[in-house]
Amino acid sequence: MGTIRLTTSQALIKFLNQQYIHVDGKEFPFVEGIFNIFGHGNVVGIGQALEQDSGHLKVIQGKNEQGMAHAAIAYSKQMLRQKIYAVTTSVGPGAANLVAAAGTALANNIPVLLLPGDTFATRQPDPVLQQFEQEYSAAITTNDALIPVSRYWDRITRPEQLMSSLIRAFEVMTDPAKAGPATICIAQDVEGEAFEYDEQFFDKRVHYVDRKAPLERELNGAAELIKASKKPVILVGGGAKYSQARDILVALSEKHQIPLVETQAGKSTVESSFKNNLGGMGITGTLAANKAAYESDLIIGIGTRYTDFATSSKTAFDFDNTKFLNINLSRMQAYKLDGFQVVADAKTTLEQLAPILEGYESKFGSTITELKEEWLSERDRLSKVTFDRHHFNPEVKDHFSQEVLNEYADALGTEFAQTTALLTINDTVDADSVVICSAGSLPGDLQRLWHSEAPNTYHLEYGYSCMGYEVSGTLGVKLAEPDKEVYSMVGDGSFLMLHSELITAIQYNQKINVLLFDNSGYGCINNLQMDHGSGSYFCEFRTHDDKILNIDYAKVAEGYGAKTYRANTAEELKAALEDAKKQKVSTLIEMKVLPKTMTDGYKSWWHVGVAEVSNKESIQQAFELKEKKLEYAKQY
Ligand SMILES: Cc1ncc(C[n+]2csc(CCOP(=O)(O)OP(=O)(O)O)c2C)c(N)n1
Ligand SMILES: O=C1C[C@@H](O)[C@H](O)[C@@H](O)C1=O
Ligand SMILES: [Mg+2]
Repeated sequence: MGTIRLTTSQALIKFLNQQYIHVDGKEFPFVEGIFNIFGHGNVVGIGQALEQDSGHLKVIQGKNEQGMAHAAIAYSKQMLRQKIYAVTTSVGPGAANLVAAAGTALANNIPVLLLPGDTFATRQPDPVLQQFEQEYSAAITTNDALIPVSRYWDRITRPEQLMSSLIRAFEVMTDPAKAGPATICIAQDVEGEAFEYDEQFFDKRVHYVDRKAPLERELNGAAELIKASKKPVILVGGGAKYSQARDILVALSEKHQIPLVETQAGKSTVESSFKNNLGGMGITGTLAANKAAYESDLIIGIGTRYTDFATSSKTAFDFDNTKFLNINLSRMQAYKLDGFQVVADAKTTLEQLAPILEGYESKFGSTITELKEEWLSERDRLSKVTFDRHHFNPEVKDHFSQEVLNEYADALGTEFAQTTALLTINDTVDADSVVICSAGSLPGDLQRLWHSEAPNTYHLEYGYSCMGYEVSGTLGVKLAEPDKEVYSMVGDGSFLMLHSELITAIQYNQKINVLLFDNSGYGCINNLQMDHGSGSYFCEFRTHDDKILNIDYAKVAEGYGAKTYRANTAEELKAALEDAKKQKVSTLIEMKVLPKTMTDGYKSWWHVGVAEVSNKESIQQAFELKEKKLEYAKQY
C-alpha cells in the first residue's frame, strides 16, 4: 500500500475534498467550502494547506468566528443537511467564539465541522499567547468548552489520530438521526507536522443516507391509533422538512381530513395556503392551530422535539384524552410525551401508512376550514394596525401608557406597527425568496403571520434562538440559494449583538437583504417581564437621562457599502423592497416600529421561572397563575 507524506492540515484538506454524500440516488460532494479567520493557531497550519491546494473547497474569510459558524450552519440547514461548510479558527478567543454557534448547531441538529486550533501538543513554548493556565491540569484548554456543545468532539495531538477522528466526524454528520456539530481541535504544532498517510485514506468516500423504513409492528400500531382517533392532528416538525415529506403530507391530510400544524423548523414543508394547513402551533402559534391541537385526541408528531414553544410548555393538549404518535429517526425524540414510537424516516413512513389508512376520515368536518378562515381574518386585521395618539390599544396590552407610546412615536419618528410592516413585506417579496430569523419578537410574528408558499423558504433557527444568527445565517442561506433573494428579519437588539457577516456578504458579492425592525429595545423580553408583574426594567434602550435611543442603522450599513433605505410607512416599505430587489449589492431597510405592536396571545402559555417571593403584588399574582397552569401541565 502506498503512502503520501503530508502535514496533518494538508491531509485534512485533502480528505475534505474526497467526502461525498448519497441521498435518494444522487451523489455529490458533502463539503462545499471552509470559512476561516486565521490567527497563530491555524494560519501556518491549515492556512498553509489551503494556500497550497484547497481543491474544490470554496474558501471564505469571516469576520467573527460565531458569525461565520452561524453562516456555515445556515448553509447546511438550508441544504437540508446534505452539504456543509467547515470552519477553521485560531486558538483561545477565536475558538471560544465558536461556543454559541456550536450550541446553535447542536440544538437544531445541524451538521457542521468546527476546526479550532489548539495549544501545543509538545507543550514546549507553554503558555503560548491566549493559553490560560489551570493549576489542577495542563491538559485543559479553551476547546474543552466545546465538549458540551458538540455532537462529536476530539483533540488531535498526533498526525495519525486525524484519520480515525475524521471518519467518526463524518459518520456523525451524515447520519440524520444524530446530525450535529463535529469539533476537531488540532494542536497548532501538529497542524504542521508531517506523517506518511496511507494513500487509501484519501480515496473517494461515499456516505449513504438511506431512508430508514418502519417495521411492520410500528406501521400497524400507528395505523391502529389513527383509525381509532376521531380528531388526529399532524404536527409537522423539522424532520418532516428534512425528509422532504411535503407531497405525502398533503395527500394524507386531504384524503383523511387531518389538519396540519407546524413547528418553527417544520414551517414551509407544506405551503401556508394549503387548505388544511393551520399554521404554527404553541406559544407563538395561530389561534387555529392551537384550537385544533387542543381539540385533538391524537397528535401525530413528525420529526419534532416537542420543545416548550411547540407545546406551550406542555399545556397545549387535552392530556387526559390525547395520545401521541411520534415518527422520528431519533429514538430519544420518539419516546417523548409517552408517544407510540415509529423510529423511521418521515416520508417513507407516511407513504407506507397511506394504503393501510384507506377509507379512514377524521371527524373534523368543516371545522378545519372554519378555523382557518377565523385565523385569516385575524391576520388581515393585524396587517392594518394604525397608531392613534389618544386611544391606542396595542397587541401587547396594559404595559405602556399612551404617554409612553407617544414618547416612542416622537423619539423614533414613527407610527409603524410591527405586524403591519411584517405583512407588507410578506405581500411584497417574491414567493420563492427566503426569510431568515432566530430571536426576539419576530419569530413569533413570523410563525403566526408569515405565509410561505414555496418549499424551504422559511428559515428559522429556533432551537437555540441565538441572537446574531439572523444576519450571519442569511449569508449562509445565500450561499445555498444563490439565485434567490434572501431576507434577514432582525430586531435592533440582535443586529447590535452581531452583524459582522454583512461585511463578508458585501466583500464576496453575496447579496443579502437585512430588514431591521428597530423598536429601541429588547422588546420581547420587556413583554415577558411586564407580563409577569415586573416593571419595565433594563429592556428598553434608554440613555442615562431616560431618553429613548435613536440609532441611525441605515447610516451604519451605508458605511459598510450596503444600499440602504429608511421606511416607516407601508408605502415607503413597499417602495424600498421593490428597489432593493433591483440591487446587486446587499441592502438594509431600517424600519422604526412601535413597541408592543408584535402579536400576542392566541391561547398560548410559556413556563418561565417567576419569583416565588417578591415585594410586588403583581409578581405574586403572576406566580399564583403559573402554579395554577402547572396543575394542568404534563409533568414530563
Ligand atoms: C445570544 C443571545 N443572548 C440573549 C438572548 C435572550 N434574548 C432573546 S430575545 C432578546 C431581545 C431581542 O431584541 P431585539 O432583537 O431588538 O428584538 P425585539 O424583541 O425587540 O423584537 C434577548 C436579549 C438570546 N436569545 N440570544
Ligand atoms: O428568551 C427569549 C424569548 C423569546 O421570545 C425570544 O424569541 C427568544 O429569542 C428568547 O431567547
Ligand atoms: Mg428590539
